[in-house]
Amino acid sequence: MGPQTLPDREPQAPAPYDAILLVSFGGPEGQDDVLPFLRNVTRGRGIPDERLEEVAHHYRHFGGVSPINDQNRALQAALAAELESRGIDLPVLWGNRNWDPFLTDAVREAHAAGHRRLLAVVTSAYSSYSSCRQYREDLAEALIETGLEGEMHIDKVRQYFDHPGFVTPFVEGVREALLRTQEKLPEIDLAREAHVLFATHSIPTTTAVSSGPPVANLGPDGAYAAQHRAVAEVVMASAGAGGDLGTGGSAAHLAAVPWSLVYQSRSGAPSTPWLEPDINDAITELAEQGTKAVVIVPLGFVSDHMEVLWDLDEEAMETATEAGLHAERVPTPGIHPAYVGGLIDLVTERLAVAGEASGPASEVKARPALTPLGPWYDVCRPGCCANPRGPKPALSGIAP
Ligand SMILES: CC1=C(CCC(=O)O)c2cc3nc(cc4[nH]c(cc5[nH]c(cc1n2)c(C)c5CCC(=O)O)c(CCC(=O)O)c4C)C(CCC(=O)O)=C3C
Ligand SMILES: [Fe+2]
Repeated sequence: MGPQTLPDREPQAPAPYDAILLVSFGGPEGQDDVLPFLRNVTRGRGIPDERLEEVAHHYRHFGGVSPINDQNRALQAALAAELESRGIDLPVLWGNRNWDPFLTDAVREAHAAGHRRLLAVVTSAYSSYSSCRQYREDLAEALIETGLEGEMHIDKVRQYFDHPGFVTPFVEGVREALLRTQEKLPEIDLAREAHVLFATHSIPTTTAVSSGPPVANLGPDGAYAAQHRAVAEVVMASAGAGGDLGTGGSAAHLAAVPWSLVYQSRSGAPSTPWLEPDINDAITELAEQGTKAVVIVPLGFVSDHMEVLWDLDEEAMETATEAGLHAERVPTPGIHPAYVGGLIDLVTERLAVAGEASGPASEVKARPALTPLGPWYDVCRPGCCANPRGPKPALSGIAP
């Protein structure tokens, strides 16, 4: 157990890229899109439309529109603005796995515009099949489908769960939510009666075990759970290390608030084990044990998409209210300047800019990481985050 058991992870030497490709999940933009979108998400698994309609009602509730596309448009614009402010002349293109604009179209358009070397930035911070390898497969498939395999090269920035740009918004959010809780409930002792719930997407336990490199040995639920636990520890320690926060006192006591890693948005057959505990069960149990307030941290997500708006803001909030708990939900990174700047730092780690003042093009830049697990691999190790349905071509990794 521990980072010393991870295999070698040499950083990639900086290389020239001619465009950034923002890669995301995609979501429907109207009621008519909802079922076709869900068929794309579940393609190859023969899930009947009646089953899909059950998930569809979350989208239907919001007019059939997922917030994720507007969030990606905002992120695309923010990334472009950040590049421009640093004097880096690179366009930011955008393509999705499951909905328009599709990756295949983005890759075709990039080629038509003369781009040949793309650097992908994925809206997923952790290691698991859905959040890492599946995107690498999507990128490979886009090149195969467009017939551009030999002509276009695509790399991807490393998983950034412990990059300061991703972690900082959560640190601020947890600190503010705990202070707000204390303000609203002055009679409670945060260290005994409050609890921070770090929530992430549940995944099948077999997929969790195979997350990260096969030999990493990071605990029973693989790299996926280990990365979340490591980030949660950093967030709690940093939230309490803020000193004077304009409240007239130190925040050190915040680090003493108990926390747990919990899961949400489970799907699939009930007979297949997925990571637990579910956030709703955890809330009910905490209430029974005398907890008075919870702070819900969407640690697994980069923006306030459907998983956050429905599963946390509707369902988990209702569970908390029914259990008599005060609950605060922390914001996702979204377009927080630290997050946007951090993503561009991840780009410049990999980017050799012609005539750059800071040194030779081959110079490897600082690769910040806040947990002992990182910095994660620029190029995924063989067998990393294996596809549970068997191997497929994937970019940005060492085969298989
Ligand atoms: C780890 C993880 C992330 C976090 C990392 C990341 O952000 O990538 C994530 C994000 C997302 N998941 C999303 C939506 C869905 N995920 C589904 C299904 C699944 N997710 C899984 C895992 C994850 N998912 C898994 C193991 C499944 C079942 C099997 C499968 O299908 O692979 C289904 C199918 C229906 C259902 O089974 O519930 C839907 C509709 C949206 C879009 C939200 C919006 O529209 O705003 C986003 C950002
Ligand atoms: Fe999902």
